[in-house]
Amino acid sequence: MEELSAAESDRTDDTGGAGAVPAEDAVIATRALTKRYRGGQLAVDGLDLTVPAGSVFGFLGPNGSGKTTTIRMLMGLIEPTSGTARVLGRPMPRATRAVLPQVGALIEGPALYGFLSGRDNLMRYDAADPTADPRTRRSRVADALDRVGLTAAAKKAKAYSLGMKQRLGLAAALLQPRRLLVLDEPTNGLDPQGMREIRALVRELASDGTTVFLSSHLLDEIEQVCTHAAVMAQGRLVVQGAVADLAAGARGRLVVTTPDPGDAARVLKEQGVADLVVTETGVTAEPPDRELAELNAALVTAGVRVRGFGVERASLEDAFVALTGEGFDVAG
Ligand SMILES: Nc1ncnc2c1ncn2[C@@H]1O[C@H](COP(=O)(O)OP(=O)(O)OP(=O)(O)O)[C@@H](O)[C@H]1O
Repeated sequence: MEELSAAESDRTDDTGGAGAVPAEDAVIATRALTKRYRGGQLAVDGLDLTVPAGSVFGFLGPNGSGKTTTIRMLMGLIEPTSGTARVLGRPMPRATRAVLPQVGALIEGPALYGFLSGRDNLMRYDAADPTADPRTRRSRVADALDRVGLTAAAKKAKAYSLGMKQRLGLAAALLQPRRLLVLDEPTNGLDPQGMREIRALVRELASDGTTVFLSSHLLDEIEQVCTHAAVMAQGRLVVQGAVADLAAGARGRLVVTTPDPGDAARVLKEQGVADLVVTETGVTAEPPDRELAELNAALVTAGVRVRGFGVERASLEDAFVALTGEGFDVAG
């Protein structure tokens, strides 16, 4: 059958640098995965992705960078042009029927019957799943609705907002215990409160041991909820690894808060500090390699009123800029 061969199970990820995990511990592992659409568009180009078990893995990239195409290949919905994809240790799309019952997926918005209520949509969805126990259906549906906070479950689905549809889709993914959840832009269409709720839910699911793979074009969302991340640009992998390691690879910024930003910038320049940016509230700069207390003293001695002084931790965005030399442009 499609079990890992000895050669394959020995293989380790050597592409990710930080956070590399052996292939046998990976819930998702792709090698040189490539998709060229019929029109000639190279949507995914030689992707080596390794998603460790138990991680909340953020799949990040601007619109059009190939995230949805990758997810569709992982779920066996489309065939790769070349390369391989393994999900829960099994090759896709060959093992789709064995793998999918263990995976909860929310991809491109759920397909809904508009004339049915949210609850009845879930009842029907569950009834179409041959592995679902009909005796527990009603209570599992109620639990799933409760978990995603969908209070208007009796309303017809055609009256749902996009955010409510997203929640219903998530509830469908949660009808059964899953080893892996694959969520394509799960906070799409949600207001800030809804986004917070989904993030809390993702954390809760992860703490139960479920691996969560979620795509997003929002850097700060990934930073807030994910343990690991991969960054895509134009169909290619830019970097992957533990979020803490990715951000640590980039240097933070020296931030001086002061009502005298012009004077502060002048003094910092005299002190040899580089990459000065004057803002409304002060000055930011590349953190110098020397003692920070000396720098602070130089500012104070020069009469600059220092209200705040310190180095801010690098964000994932800083790491992305450092890696690609460009800003993270959502419009792609
Ligand atoms: N069915 C298709 N036929 C031809 N080209 C496609 C098809 N689907 C996607 N593409 C193209 O492949 C590239 C990657 O698209 P994809 O949807 O995978 O990116 P994405 O990162 O998921 O972006 P988005 O967040 O906008 O969905 C894009 O240039 C897109 O236009």
